[in-house]
Amino acid sequence: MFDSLKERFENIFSSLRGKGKLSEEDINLALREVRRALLEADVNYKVVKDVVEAIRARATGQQVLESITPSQLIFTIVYEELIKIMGEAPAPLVISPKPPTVYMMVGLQGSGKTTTTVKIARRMSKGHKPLVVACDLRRPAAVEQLRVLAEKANIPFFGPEAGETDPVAVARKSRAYAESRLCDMILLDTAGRLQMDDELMHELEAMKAATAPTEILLVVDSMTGQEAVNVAGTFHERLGLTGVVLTKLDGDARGGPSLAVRASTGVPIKLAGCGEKTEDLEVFDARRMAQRIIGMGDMEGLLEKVQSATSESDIERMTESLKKNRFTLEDMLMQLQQIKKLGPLEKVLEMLPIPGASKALKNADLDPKRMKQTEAVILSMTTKERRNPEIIKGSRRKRIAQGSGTSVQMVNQVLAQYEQMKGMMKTFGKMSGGKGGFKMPPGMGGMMKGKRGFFR
Ligand SMILES: Nc1nc2c(ncn2[C@@H]2O[C@H](COP(=O)(O)OP(=O)(O)OP(=O)(O)O)[C@@H](O)[C@H]2O)c(=O)[nH]1
Repeated sequence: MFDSLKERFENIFSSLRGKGKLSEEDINLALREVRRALLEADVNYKVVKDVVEAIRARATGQQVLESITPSQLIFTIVYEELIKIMGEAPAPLVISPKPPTVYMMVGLQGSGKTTTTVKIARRMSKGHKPLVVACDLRRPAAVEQLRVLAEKANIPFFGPEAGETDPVAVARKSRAYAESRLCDMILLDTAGRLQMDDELMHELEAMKAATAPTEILLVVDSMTGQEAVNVAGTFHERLGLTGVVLTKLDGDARGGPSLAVRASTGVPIKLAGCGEKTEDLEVFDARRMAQRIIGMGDMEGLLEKVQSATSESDIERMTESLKKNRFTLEDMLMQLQQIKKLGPLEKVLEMLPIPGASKALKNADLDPKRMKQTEAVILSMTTKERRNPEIIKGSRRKRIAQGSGTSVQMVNQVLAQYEQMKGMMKTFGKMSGGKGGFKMPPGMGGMMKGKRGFFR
C-alpha cells in the first residue's frame, strides 16, 4: 500500500522534475494520496486533516529542483510533520525525588499491561530496586501471571492475601512491603476491561488518590487502530495520564495510533513494546515511527539529501545575485530562512565562495525572536516591494507593520538592516573572487551585537 503511494507520487510528479514551482494542482493530487495513505495506516481522520494542511502550507510554492524529485520533497515534508506531532525529543520516565517512585499501569484488557509492568521494572532495575504489585483482582490468573513473569525476571513481587478483594488496599499495603524490602520503586499492575466502564474508572481513581503515583502510564495495543484515541481520551480525562506505552510494535501494525493518541491527548509516548519477552522494550522513537507510518526506510538519508539540495539551489541563486551586485529583500528573507533551516549563518556562508567568511562569524549568536519579526515584516511586503525596497515609503511602512503585527519602527529597523547587509554583500561580492583572508566588513559588527541585528 505504501510502496504504491511512493509510485503514485512518482507518477504525479515525474513530468515536473526541474521545472518551476509546485503548482496548487500538483500539491492537491499529492495530498489526496497522503490523506488516503495515512487513513489506511489507522491515523485518526482529524489528525490526518491537520497534517495535510500543514503539508499544504509548506509545499505550496516550493521550488522544484534538479537533484531531487518533487515526490522526495513531499515525502520529507510529510515525515517532518509526523515527527512534529509525535514529539521530537524522547520523554523519559519520571523518578520521584522522594522515594518510592510509583507507576500506575492502566489500559484495556489484553493491551499488554502485565507484560509491560515487568518490562519496565526490569529496565529500571539497573539503577533502582522496583517492586511489582498485582492489583488486578478481577482475573485470578492475572496475579499468577505477574508473579511468574516477575520471578523469571528476578523482580520482587507483592500480591493480595487470600480472600482480598480490594485492589486499592493491596496498592496501599505494597508501600510498607516495598520499604521492608528496600524497594525505591513500585509498579502497580491494575485490572483491565474489554471496554471502558465506569466501575473500573472509579477503582482506578481511588487507587490514584491512595497512592499518589509519580506516573500514570496507559498501555495501548498498537493494533487497536482508531479505538485507541477514544480509550486514551477517556483514561486521560478521568486520571490525567502522564505517558503512553505502545505495545506489540513487533507486529505489522502501521503505528497510526501513536500519532492519534499524541495529537488528541498531548500525552507523550514514552516507551514501545516490541516483543513478548521482558527485555523487548524500547524508548519510543518518533523518527522511526514516522518512517514506519510512511512505509519508507532511511527517511533520514533522504531528508539530508533534500536539505542539502535545497540549500545548494538557494546558495546558487544568492551567488548569482551577488555576482550581479544585487542584494534584494528577497535574498535577505532567503538568508533568514536558511539560517533557520541550517542553523548558524556560518554554515550558509561556508557554502558561499568567500574565503574566511564562516570563520569570521563563528561565534555569532542568533536571536530567534528578532529573526521571526524580521521574517514577518518581509513576508508582509509585496514582491515588488521586496525587489525594490526604495519604494517603501510612509504608508507602505504602516501597512507592512500592521500586516506583520509589528511596528513602523520595526519596519524601519528591518529596512536599515537590509541596507547594512546590502553594503556588506557588495563587499562580499567584490571579495568572492579574491584570495587570502576575509575581514569582517564595516557594519557587520553592529549587526552582531547591536539592537538592530538578528544577533545578540
Ligand atoms: N508480540 C508482542 N506481544 C506482546 C507485547 N506485549 C504484550 N504482549 C502479549 O500480549 C498478550 C497480553 O498481554 P498481557 O500483559 O497479559 O496483557 P494485559 O493488558 O495485562 O491483560 P489483562 O491482564 O487481561 O488485562 C500476552 O500474550 C503478551 O505476551 C509486545 O510488545 N509484543
